Amino acid sequence: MTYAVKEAFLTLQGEGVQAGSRAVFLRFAGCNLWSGREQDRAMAQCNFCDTDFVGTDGPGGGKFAGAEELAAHVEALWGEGTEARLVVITGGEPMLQLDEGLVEALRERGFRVAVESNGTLPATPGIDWLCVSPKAGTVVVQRSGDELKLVWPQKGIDPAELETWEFDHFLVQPLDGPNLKASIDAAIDLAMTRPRWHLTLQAHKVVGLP
Ligand SMILES: C[S@@+](CC[C@H](N)C(=O)[O-])C[C@H]1O[C@@H](n2cnc3c(N)ncnc32)[C@H](O)[C@@H]1O
Ligand SMILES: Nc1nc2[nH]cc(C(=O)O)c2c(=O)[nH]1
Ligand code: SF4
Ligand SMILES: [Mg+2]
Repeated sequence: MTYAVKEAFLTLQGEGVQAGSRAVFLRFAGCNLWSGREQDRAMAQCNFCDTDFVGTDGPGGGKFAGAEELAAHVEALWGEGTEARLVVITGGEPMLQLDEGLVEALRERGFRVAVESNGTLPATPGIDWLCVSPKAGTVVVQRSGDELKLVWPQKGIDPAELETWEFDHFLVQPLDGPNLKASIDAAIDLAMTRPRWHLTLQAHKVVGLP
């Protein structure tokens, strides 16, 4: 298995229940809901993406020949110390590339493996922390996990229906873009109206971390 990695870097997790945690981010190239090209955005199944996941040219990116090579790269980015090792695997859509061999290679190096997925592909076994973020108009097959992170507002998604899915945490994250202020108000309104939903903000953007 070779892996196409857009970028990999050490930062703090900015989103969700684990926000504030030191983590190596491993961003896989490619997504099944958008090509990543601006000219395709309006027609894409997911059209609000805030991320460049095209190619392998980012910091810490590249093509990796196997799970051991990539896990060693993640370990080097973590640096000294074996305590509280955390890797967040994202993208793009990580389930296009993440296999059990890579999950195991990271766990053998002492990492807790967290994953951010759009839920349209089944989750790879062995993940320690699964975040699913549903996109309107797509079929979400992965309806269980640790946190469900709803980017809001999204026409065509009913939070009450999502509440029937099997997640430990229900999070609402304001849709970033030209109407961020209105998104924040809508997210606050959801959390105030339906108390199972907790507001999460993209803290890395506030403090200027990648
Ligand atoms: C770039 S995605 C990559 C992982 C996966 N493809 C997914 O969509 O969950 C990482 C996280 O950012 C969220 N996200 C993407 N664009 C966003 C935006 N404009 N505002 C708020 N969150 C956004 C996604 O919903 C997801 O939770
Ligand atoms: N700091 C930081 N936290 C994040 N949490 C989820 C992210 C993502 O792009 O998947 C992300 C990201 O890009 N940066
Ligand atoms: S599914 Fe995730 S990576 Fe793909 S376009 Fe949407 S937010 Fe971006
Ligand atoms: Mg991001």
